Amino acid sequence: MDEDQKSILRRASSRFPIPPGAKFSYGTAGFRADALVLESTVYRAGILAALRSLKTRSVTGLMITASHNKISDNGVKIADPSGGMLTQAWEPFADALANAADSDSLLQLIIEFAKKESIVIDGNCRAEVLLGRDTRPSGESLLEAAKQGINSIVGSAAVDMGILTTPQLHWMVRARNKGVKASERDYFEQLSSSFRCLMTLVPGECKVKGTDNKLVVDGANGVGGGKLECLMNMLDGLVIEVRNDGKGGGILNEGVGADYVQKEKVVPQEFGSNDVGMRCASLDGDADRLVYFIVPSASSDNIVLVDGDKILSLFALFIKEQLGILYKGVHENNAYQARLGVVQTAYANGASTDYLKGLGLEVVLTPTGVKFLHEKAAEYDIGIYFEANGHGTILFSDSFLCWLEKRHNELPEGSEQQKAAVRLLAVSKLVNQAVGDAFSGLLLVEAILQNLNWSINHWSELYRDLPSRQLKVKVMDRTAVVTANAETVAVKPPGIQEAINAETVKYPRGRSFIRPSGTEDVIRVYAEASSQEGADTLAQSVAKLVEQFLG
Ligand SMILES: CC(=O)N[C@H]1[C@@H](OP(=O)(O)O)O[C@H](CO)[C@@H](O)[C@@H]1O
Ligand SMILES: [Mg+2]
Repeated sequence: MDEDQKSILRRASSRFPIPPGAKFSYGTAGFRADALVLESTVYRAGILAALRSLKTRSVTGLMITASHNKISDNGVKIADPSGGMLTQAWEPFADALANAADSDSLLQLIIEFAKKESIVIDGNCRAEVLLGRDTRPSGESLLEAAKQGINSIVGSAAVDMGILTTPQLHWMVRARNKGVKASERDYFEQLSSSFRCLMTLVPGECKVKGTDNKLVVDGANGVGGGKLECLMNMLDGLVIEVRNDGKGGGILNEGVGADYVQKEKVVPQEFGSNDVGMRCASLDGDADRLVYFIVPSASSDNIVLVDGDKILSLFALFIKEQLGILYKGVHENNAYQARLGVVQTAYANGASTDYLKGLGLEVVLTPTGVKFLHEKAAEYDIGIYFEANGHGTILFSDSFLCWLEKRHNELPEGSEQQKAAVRLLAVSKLVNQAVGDAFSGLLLVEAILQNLNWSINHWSELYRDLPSRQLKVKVMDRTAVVTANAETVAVKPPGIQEAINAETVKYPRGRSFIRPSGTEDVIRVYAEASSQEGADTLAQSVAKLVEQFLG
């Protein structure tokens, strides 16, 4: 690194001092904190994104958002060249950068890391970082800090893509590196045209009448609502009414949004008795999560939740059915044996796992956090992953898609088999291959319901959720809990798992586990049982055990 570069870094970084006493960690979903303390972190994340771009000789991304967290918070995460999350191998460096005490130690860290990773910072090799932010008021100044971080690495270009959903930014990074068109318009085009393709294949007897094609969407007063309004103008066969689009004075994520709806299981603001029986959906603050719900009666605030597990089940069922049609009559030796896999976490409702296994599907669990689910799903030809909270997607392997294209061209025009191939190809284009995307998920749900001629009630009754309860326990040191087997077993502190087991066996269909949160300073407790009362008491008993063991 030459002296000019060093002095640029020293000068720029001294304008973004780290707040006294602050400690940042690149957690389950990047850095998150009160927006007021984040400038130095975002500046440094800009440096990180530029270095990652130099290292990979590809475009990377930087997104400023705190998703479902409150409006005064913000956050920053890096998109790798694949469009996925930053490689886990760089997370320790991200932590070290964010916590470097001053300009000199920051510079030292960068020099050492660049040496270790053989990154040449000489201005000859160009880095490019796409920037996006959600609608939070703090986003504008934080974006400026990110730009300065990127510009502190000589030869780097920061490209401001404007206000975006998180999945849009990830999609753009992936598209840029694949050398295909990558604007917001291209994103909307790809989603709407693949949706249209799926809708043209809806069997004649399933074509919807009247208002059955209407969906009401809660936009969480975030970026998703307005973007969905742009997208819906490009769709046929589906009428979307967006509420909580952020233009009506409501506050981001307050009493609205996918996280609120999934955790509290009550109607979001602006929804009520007029919506009884309607198909409703909620996005989260940056539109990478999606849940559906029904308002069952005018007299209560309760909802029937159709969560990420049910979205996953609908997708798995549809894809399995299409594969069945595609392979009909084909001798096993002549067909590409597509490996279909389903990935969940321990938070998946036990009834969903039973249902999926009952369909004959391979189901695996990973630890919480989409980076783990995504990685596992990528091992399959078709890997479907979802967290119960509504974040997930479907990944297709290149080799399977290549075979599918070829097979599609060989099949008789207009045959059922060819239609199945067209549907699967359309799904692979509709569904965001970079990260979970509420818009992809929503359009795929809608297309599948219409293809199967199912109401939301029918879908919701695929299986009955086991009653469950989640609690949070504040402890002195949450790192004292260490888990194994995809977080289903606590191996530390010693004896706690045996005590949890002794409680759990008291309840029919009882299941419970604990884990330290990766985004909050708490231990999370999950319990399910055959009755709500059972799930509640089990969760409370386990929470007490956590207090006893960890105080
Ligand atoms: C139980 C739960 O919903 N956990 C969430 C939450 O992680 P925690 O590590 O549990 O705080 O935030 C993550 C990031 O959004 C999300 O991936 C995850 O599913
Ligand atoms: Mg989100």
